[in-house]
Amino acid sequence: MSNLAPSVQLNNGQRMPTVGLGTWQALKDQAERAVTDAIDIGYRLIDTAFVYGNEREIGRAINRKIAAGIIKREDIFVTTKLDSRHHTPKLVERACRESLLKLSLDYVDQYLIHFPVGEGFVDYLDTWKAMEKLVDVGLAKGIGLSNFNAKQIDRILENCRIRPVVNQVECHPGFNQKKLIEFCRKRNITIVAYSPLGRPIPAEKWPPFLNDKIVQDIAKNHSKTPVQVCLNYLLHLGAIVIPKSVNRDRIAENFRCFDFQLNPDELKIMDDYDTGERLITFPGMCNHKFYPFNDEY
Ligand SMILES: NC(=O)C1=CN([C@@H]2O[C@H](COP(=O)(O)OP(=O)(O)OC[C@H]3O[C@@H](n4cnc5c(N)ncnc54)[C@H](OP(=O)(O)O)[C@@H]3O)[C@@H](O)[C@H]2O)C=CC1
Ligand SMILES: O=C1CO[C@H](CO)[C@@H](O)[C@@H]1O
Repeated sequence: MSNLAPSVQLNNGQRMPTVGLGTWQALKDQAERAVTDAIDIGYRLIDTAFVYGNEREIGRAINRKIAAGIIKREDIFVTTKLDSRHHTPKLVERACRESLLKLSLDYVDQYLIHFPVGEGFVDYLDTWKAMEKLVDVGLAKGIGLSNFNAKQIDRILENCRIRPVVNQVECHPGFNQKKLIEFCRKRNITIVAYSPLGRPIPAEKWPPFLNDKIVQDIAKNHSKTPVQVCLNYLLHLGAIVIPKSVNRDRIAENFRCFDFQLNPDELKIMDDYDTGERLITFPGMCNHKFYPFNDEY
């Protein structure tokens, strides 16, 4: 069996691994170690963002692996994101170049608008037009969205020259996003599931879909762990998963989530954990006209 996770084809022809490493709150030295470990374990997708403050260390880890001949640049898929302070069209390329400089990369595989709300009431359609130019000049292989709702996605699609490849959103068994996944599937946009473990912080306060005996039993049936069951469920829904960890054992555990299949009864049990309630609401943005989370999806 290959040591790598399966990949999916995006609407621009790029292939994107279905399991990646999240890095929010991975502190600088932790992030470098975690990315190094992750590449050794078989991860070929790394998710970061301008605002995570760890692009430099992540770039260092990736470039060391390239220099050592362990991977080639084209073997690894790097996503980073435009932060809300840089939505003004003339700032978009500058922000992307700054991320690339920190990452020490010539291009990113995917550049996302992190959140539809930008400082200064910029319309995300104008931001999108500047994002398209990044593809034209080769700074990003693909461009996409994060935290956009269905209406906002359609508004982009009705006005774009280059289609978004993904929408990266909160997605875990407690908030499974089935409606948004289906909406995006019909438009050939892939969902990337962030906080796929429901952010089990602190570890003793695990959500029921990781903690309940019934999930532990499902895990035992497959000689897997509840975390692997949770991630496998999201893969089954058609999402790409980007669990974050800075612990080598957990990084390895999270990766081995793709090599088994839940049966229909087990899938039904996981479906029933959906509460329809978000964990992550970006409350500071909620009065803005482009705030995405007033709609159901
Ligand atoms: N686009 C956006 O707006 C957002 C994007 N993201 C992206 O998605 C990624 C993942 O989401 P995130 O919010 O970090 O939440 P996750 O659901 O990935 O949970 C991360 C937490 O779970 C712990 N953890 C990881 N693996 C295990 C395991 N096997 N067993 C027990 N605990 C575990 C981690 O601790 P430890 O490190 O100690 O293992 C960390 O505290 C982010 O890191 C970021 O890259 C996240 C939120 C918003
Ligand atoms: O991507 C991110 C991780 O989640 C945070 C919210 O809890 C966001 O602020 C940040 O943009």
